[in-house]
Amino acid sequence: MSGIEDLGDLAGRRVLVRSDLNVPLDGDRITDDGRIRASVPTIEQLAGAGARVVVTAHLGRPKGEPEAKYSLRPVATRLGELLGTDVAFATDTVGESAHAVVGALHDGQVALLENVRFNPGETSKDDAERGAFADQLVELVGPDAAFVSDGFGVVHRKQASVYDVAQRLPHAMGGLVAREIDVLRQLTDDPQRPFAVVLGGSKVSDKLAVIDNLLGKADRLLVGGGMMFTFLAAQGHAVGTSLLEEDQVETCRGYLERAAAEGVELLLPTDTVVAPEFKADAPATVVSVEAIPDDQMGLDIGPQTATAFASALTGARTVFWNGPMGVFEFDAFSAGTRAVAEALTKVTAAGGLSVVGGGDSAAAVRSLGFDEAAFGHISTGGGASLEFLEGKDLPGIDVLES
Ligand SMILES: Nc1ncnc2c1ncn2[C@@H]1O[C@H](COP(=O)(O)OP(=O)(O)OP(=O)(O)O)[C@@H](O)[C@H]1O
Ligand SMILES: O=C(O)[C@H](O)COP(=O)(O)O
Repeated sequence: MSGIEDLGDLAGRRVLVRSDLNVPLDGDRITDDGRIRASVPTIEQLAGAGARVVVTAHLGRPKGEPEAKYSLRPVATRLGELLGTDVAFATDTVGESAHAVVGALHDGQVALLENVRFNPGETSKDDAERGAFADQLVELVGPDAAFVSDGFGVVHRKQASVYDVAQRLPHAMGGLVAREIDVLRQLTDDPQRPFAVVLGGSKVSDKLAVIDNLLGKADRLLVGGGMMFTFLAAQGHAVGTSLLEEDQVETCRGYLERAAAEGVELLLPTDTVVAPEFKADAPATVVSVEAIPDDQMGLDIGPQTATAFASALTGARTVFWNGPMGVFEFDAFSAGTRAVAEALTKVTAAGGLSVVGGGDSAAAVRSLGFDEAAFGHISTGGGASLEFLEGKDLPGIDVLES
């Protein structure tokens, strides 16, 4: 697969780069800039080669139209600080502002386009609609431009700026994607066993589906975070007002049966920290999963579960973790995530391989004060690294091969 060096002389040429700049925000304050920092080397490499660099990225999940809270403007400012140069920000993606900003770029300069998901064509399931939007992106940079795919966190998405543009422009894989794949291959090519996977987070419906494949690969599967409640419901527990995917309860019941039949240990929480509302200062109470009050929601795994998860991980030689165990952004609900992070550092210290994947998971280990070096690898991709682990074809990678 070709890398940036295979694109030839880039001086004076426009290069469209798809990065994953989907960072956590508190208002317009970036609470963890890990994904921006991870994207800098490729952008610097291109600018250093004299390219006119046009970065495109998404933030959150807007519904195909502009929404102020999902603007990439704060990201443009931070990117400029990290690059040590001004980053021109276009207030739209393929409109007047984008054309003006891109048209004014000089060699070695960098621009960031507004959230690509403000355009319905980006995420459309309809090939023609997505293709039409990709055509607009190509028109923006011109037919002589090149495309560099460097957003590892989105390579599992068949979206216009990830997939369709690569079909329309000479393309290359960025260094971030190449490095991620190199490291994650250690998990798929004969991992040392026991191999444990820890899942949590809030993208429940996305990530429940990966369990089907992971049951055939991991020796131990630990489930916490928002997705635990659909499993608890499958075990017959009431889950109060916790995150619940009602239409997935049967599927989870099937996973529980399959795990038992195939000898895969599927560990679920036995206690949880509940609160009456989703707030930092909501009163937190530890309850057994058999006694979740109807009017309360589970926002973390409980202390008994944290201890059980930590000891299940201690003996593992390979661990992959995606998705916080609770709402780690609020102190009262961060203990479960801290316990799992701590357990991964012990796996590393004992010579095993520990990998943390996902925007918020990576942000969690940093904000809880862990040293990044205590983990084998911190991946920028959550859903993407999980799908890679499953052995699934990733559209954003496959398209670069064709
Ligand atoms: N019990 C819970 N209820 C509600 N939200 C939860 C719960 N547990 C964890 N979360 C939230 O999950 C969010 C992260 O989930 P997510 O699935 O997006 O993980 P991620 O590491 O960012 O992966 P990806 O990169 O795929 O998005 C955090 O903001 C956290 O507060
Ligand atoms: O946070 C992520 O995992 C990536 O930025 C992809 O975001 P998405 O799940 O909204 O496609």
